[in-house]
Amino acid sequence: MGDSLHIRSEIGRLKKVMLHRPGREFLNLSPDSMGRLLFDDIPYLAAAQEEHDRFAELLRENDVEVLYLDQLVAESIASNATAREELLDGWLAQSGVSSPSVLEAVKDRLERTEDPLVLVDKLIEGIRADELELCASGACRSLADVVAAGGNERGGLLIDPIPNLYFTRDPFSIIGQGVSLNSMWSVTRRREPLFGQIVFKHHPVYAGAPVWHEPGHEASGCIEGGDILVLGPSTIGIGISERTDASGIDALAETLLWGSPASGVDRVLAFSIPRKRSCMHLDTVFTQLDVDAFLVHPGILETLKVFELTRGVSAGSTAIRSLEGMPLESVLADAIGVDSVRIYECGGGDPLAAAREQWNDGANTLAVSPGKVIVYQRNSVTNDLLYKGGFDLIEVPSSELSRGRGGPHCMSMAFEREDL
Ligand SMILES: NC(=O)NCCC[C@H](N)C(=O)O
Repeated sequence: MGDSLHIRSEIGRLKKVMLHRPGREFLNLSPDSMGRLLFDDIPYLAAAQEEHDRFAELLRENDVEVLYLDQLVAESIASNATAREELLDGWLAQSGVSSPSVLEAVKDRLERTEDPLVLVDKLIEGIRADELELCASGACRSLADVVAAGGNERGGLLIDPIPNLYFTRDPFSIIGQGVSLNSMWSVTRRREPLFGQIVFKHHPVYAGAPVWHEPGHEASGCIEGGDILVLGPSTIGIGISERTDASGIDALAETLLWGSPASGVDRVLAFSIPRKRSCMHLDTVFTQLDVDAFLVHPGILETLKVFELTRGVSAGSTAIRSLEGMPLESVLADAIGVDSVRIYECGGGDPLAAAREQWNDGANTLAVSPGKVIVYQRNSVTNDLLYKGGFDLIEVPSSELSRGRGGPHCMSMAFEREDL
């Protein structure tokens, strides 16, 4: 237990990855709810599943073992009543329903679902107001109960779905042999780390890994996994972004630099990127392709600022140095210990293509080994540039998956990579 995680780079041969196949949660998206659920459109479920299955198949064809989040959670609660109770209570506490009698009635219904996988998928799917007929069964004792049970305030939903869970990169991050259970920026995504908490606390194989960060500290800062890049065994990069703030980075850096057991991390590089939806996370604008090559959205370069965090002189303190004025190439070459790096720009120098393709995650690639990367098929300008650069590309169809605003890197949580 606890020795099954191993991530010391972004590009070492990928051995094991965790995904979530989009499910019925997409059917609970509507024009009324999609804004608060961080979608710009409603994907067509059958096509999204087909594309996602192709993504998983391509990973397997490249000798990557594919795990599914709902199955890991189901395995964690299957023979563990405490884990099942923790999952249900945690989910209900963040359900957005304030009426205790409605919550009690929902819990009662869910407790009757015996099959662990069916239960987990139901929690992800959300609950429509017309599904349970709570008032007819006597659960409504006040006007507040009637309104809550009717879903009037949520466009017909009693409890929101969790449609962003297919972006497994964000709610938890494997760094070294441990995991950061992240403090999410948005109300809707704050429900996701719970699934990781259950797995890393109770799963027969994955419980017991060191935990670098626990959720629930949003008051002292947010941190999302899309902002975390493992640049090397002792260096990680974290975006200061729309989703991750400086306090969140301070909190994680303190444990990584000073915590016990040791994480192996000596240096955290914080990259300040524009705080807007199109840029969202560091991995939306910046991913590693090879030992000495990165793909970057040119829209971040003008305002990019980099800070270096290392151990300070006194125990528990952090030394902070601004790397302002140092070219990005030099920052990265130094971070990964090579003489120089190649930087490829999303959109291949065409500003319109860069904006369009970055919006559809053209810069969000997933390396299965150095120089061999999974990309969205639709970003042809960027992909052509990478082909010309000699990279081996694995193209995933992406008409529907891209509507959630995340690409191959966002849709995968690497559990195990070979060291370089
Ligand atoms: N790492 C990533 O960039 N993940 C994509 C997250 C997309 C999701 N709709 C969100 O807004 O959080």
